[in-house]
Amino acid sequence: MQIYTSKEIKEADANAASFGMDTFTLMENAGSGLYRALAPLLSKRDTIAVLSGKGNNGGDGIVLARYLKLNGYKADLIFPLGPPQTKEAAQHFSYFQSCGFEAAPFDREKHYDWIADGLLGVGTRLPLRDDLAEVTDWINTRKAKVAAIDVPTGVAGDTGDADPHTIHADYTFSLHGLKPSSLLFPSSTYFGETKAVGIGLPHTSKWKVWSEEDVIRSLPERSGNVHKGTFGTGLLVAGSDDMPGSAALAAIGAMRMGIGKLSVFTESGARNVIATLVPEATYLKRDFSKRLNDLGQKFAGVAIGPGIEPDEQLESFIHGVLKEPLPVVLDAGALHKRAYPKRTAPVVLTPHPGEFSRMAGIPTGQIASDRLRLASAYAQEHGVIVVLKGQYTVMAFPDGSGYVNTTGNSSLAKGGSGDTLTGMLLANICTYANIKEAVANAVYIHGACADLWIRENGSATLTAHEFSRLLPKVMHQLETAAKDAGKAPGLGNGDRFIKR
Ligand SMILES: NC(=O)C1=CN([C@@H]2O[C@H](COP(=O)(O)OP(=O)(O)OC[C@H]3O[C@@H](n4cnc5c(N)ncnc54)[C@H](O)[C@@H]3O)[C@@H](O)[C@H]2O)[C@H](O)CC1
Ligand SMILES: [K+]
Repeated sequence: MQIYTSKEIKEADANAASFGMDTFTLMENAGSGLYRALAPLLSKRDTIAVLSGKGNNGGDGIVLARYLKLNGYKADLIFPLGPPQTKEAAQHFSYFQSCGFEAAPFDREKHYDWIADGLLGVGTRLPLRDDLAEVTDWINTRKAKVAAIDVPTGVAGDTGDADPHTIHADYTFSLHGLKPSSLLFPSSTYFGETKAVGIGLPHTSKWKVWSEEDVIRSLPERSGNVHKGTFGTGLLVAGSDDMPGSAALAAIGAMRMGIGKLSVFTESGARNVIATLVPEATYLKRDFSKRLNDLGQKFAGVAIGPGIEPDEQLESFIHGVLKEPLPVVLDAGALHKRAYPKRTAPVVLTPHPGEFSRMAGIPTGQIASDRLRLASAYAQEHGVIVVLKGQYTVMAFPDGSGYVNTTGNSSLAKGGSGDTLTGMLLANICTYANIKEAVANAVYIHGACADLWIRENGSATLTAHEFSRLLPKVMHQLETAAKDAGKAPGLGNGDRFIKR
């Protein structure tokens, strides 16, 4: 599913209008699309209130109400704030009346099985005015199922801000594509299951949700005449005498994800721990004062950071590595405020919000509600790939494009899960030809492992070394689905609904 800011939606509308596809027509498409998306959830016995505001979001509601009534549903079109004020919404209301229908009064005592929220869309300016907040409060105290049009009233389109009176939707049908607020916090908690509804415009967005179908389509071919050299040798710079486990977890992630060979550059005290858990890896005794030469010839990729305390030696080692022509993943102790040299091989940074705050000099409190824009700005400014971790991990690329991941759950909020992801990323940058797919698949599959875990286990109980047995299962399902192309394995979130 594509993601659009309000500015991009306006541009798409203006472009369509310049070819005669005007707002009236788009509103018609929106309403008929909404009807087709909503009807399968309804029964003919259900009573439905379509609450329309004065703007074009309300206009979409008017068209939806017409389709519901034309198809024999018991729908009331209600204007709790007064009649439509935009030209197109008013025209659609006239047409609604010309079909022999009338608006119904706003009766607070009447019971409805469903409420469609067409009060405000992406034209929202927060906070909600009192008369509107009174209506959203009324909706939130009903037993009815709530389907929001475009966004639940009370959130804006582009940021995670939400008014305290925001509608708690069960479903949201977003027009043309998802809005950033459906993937930001706290706004996303109001959307319910979310789906994009097409309105006849071509897709032009640089941002999308990375889906199961995308993973299946982009899994690298592993059959035929292959050997361990085919899948690259990775260098993992991780772990220390005090934190040997981080290197072990990253090494497990890399090996299970499919790297050909792995060398771990670590302190000698960590080496014994790792060797018992990952006997397949080889070891290099760590000495940051020595420059590792010809990294680009010896390795297909390098990951630096899990289980290492940042210091000057590490920093100058990283500077040396960044001069080498190979893809680099930087995590944990390797994440720092620094400038990145111009290079052709990609740099992948994997901060959680606290690390991103330090790297980018942005207060942590501002990150949750604006992570797509902030990660994208950093990626473009520094020429790096930013994997901003958390629920709905954001992957921002230097060309301004990006993906949002919807797999994963709270079981990942535990020490060690980031180390595993770094190892998985290392494997993928060594084995994929396309860096965006390498990053997105590692993030997706990491989350899918956690989703598999909570199907059978308590969400608090996941420990990162379990990835050792979760990854083979998830990979098996994906590979089977890839062979049987078109058949989704049902691991995480497909393209149909973002489930919450
Ligand atoms: N390409 C598309 O996706 C299309 C989407 N459509 C729908 O149009 C709305 C956006 O419509 P717009 O008229 O610009 O804005 P709204 O309807 O969201 O609201 C404007 C309306 O609300 C008032 N208002 C704003 N903030 C507040 C507030 N805090 N309290 C009270 N009132 C407020 C404002 O003054 C206006 O009167 C989009 O979401 C889609 O649903 C088009 O139908 C077709 C193209
Ligand atoms: K709405």
